[in-house]
Amino acid sequence: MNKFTIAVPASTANIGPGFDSAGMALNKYLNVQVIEQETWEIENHSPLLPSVATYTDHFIYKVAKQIAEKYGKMLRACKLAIYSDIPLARGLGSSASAVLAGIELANQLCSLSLTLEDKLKLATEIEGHPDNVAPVIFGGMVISAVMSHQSIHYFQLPNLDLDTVVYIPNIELSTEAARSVLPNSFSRDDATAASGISNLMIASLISGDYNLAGKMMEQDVFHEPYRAELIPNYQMIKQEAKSQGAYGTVISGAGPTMISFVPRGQGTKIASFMKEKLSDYEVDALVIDQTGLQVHQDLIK
Ligand SMILES: Nc1ncnc2c1ncn2[C@@H]1O[C@H](COP(=O)(O)OP(=O)(O)O)[C@@H](O)[C@H]1O
Ligand SMILES: N[C@@H](CCOP(=O)(O)O)C(=O)O
Repeated sequence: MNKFTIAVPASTANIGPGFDSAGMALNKYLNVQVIEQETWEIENHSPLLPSVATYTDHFIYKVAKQIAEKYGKMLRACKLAIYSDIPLARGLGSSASAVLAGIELANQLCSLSLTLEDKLKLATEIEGHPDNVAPVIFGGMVISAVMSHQSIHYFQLPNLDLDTVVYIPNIELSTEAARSVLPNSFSRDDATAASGISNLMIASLISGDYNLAGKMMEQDVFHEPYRAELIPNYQMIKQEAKSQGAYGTVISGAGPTMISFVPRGQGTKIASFMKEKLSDYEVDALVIDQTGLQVHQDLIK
C-alpha cells in the first residue's frame, strides 16, 4: 500500500500594505499522513483541528474530491492521519494550508501531475485570493496578482534576512468577518498613496533596507485602519515590539494575530520579552519557511 505525508506550511498574508497580494510561508505545519487502504478514514491528531462527523464533511477531503472531479477522476480510498500546529481562524493561513493539502491529495491519488502554477490557480479559485496560497506553494515571500480574474502572475523574493514573532490571542476571527469591515472602494488619492506605500515596502525588502520596509509596513491604507479595532492590543503590541528592535509589526492576514518582522536571530529574545506583556497569548518566534509544500515518501508528524 502507498504511504506518504503532505507537509504544508502556515502563512502570513498582506505584510501590511500588500493586501491580497503579499505573503510569506512560516514554520508551523499541517502534516497529512496518507495511507492507502480499502475504506476512507480520517483521524485528527491535534487539538487545534476541527472535529467532523464523517470523512465526507472534512474540508480537506471535500477539496480533494472537488479537484479529482474537475479532472474527471475518482479518489482512491485512504486513511488520513492529520497533525497540525497552525491555529484556526487566527490569521496564519490555516484554510490556505488545508486547501493545498486537499489539492495535493488529489494530485497524488489521481496522478494528476499538477504543476506549481496549476496548484496556484486551483488554490486561488478556492481561497479567493492568492496571497496565502502562493507562499505556501513556493516557500519564502511571494508577491502575486490575479489578472482579469484569470491568470496569476507571481514573484518570489530572494531570501530575506528576517525572522518573525507572532502574537496569537485566544480568540478566533474568521477571514470572512474581517473582510466584511473593509470598504468596497477607495478614492484615487487613497489608492495612489496605498499602492505607493506597498511598492516601496517591496522594493526596500528586496534591497535589504529593513528599516524602511518596517516603516512602510506600518503605513498601510488598504486594511489595517479598518481592522485595527477588531485586534486586541493593536497599538500596544506595535509599540512594545518596536522598543525591542522590531522593524515593523502588522496584522497577520485578516487577524487577530499580529506579527513582527525582526532582525535575523532576534526572534526568541523579542518573543520572551513580549510574552511577559501578553500573558494570555501564545507568543512564538517563527522563521520563514523557504521550501513550501512538500510530499515526503514516509510518515512524518
Ligand atoms: N486542517 C483543517 N482541516 C479542516 N478545516 C480547516 C483546517 N484548517 C482550516 N480549516 C477551515 O478553515 C477555517 C479557518 O479559515 P479562515 O477563517 O480563513 O482563517 P485562517 O485561514 O486565517 O486560519 C476553519 O474554521 C476551518 O473551517
Ligand atoms: N488578504 C487576506 C488574507 C487572509 O489571511 P488569513 O490567514 O486571515 O486567512 C485578507 O486580509 O483578508
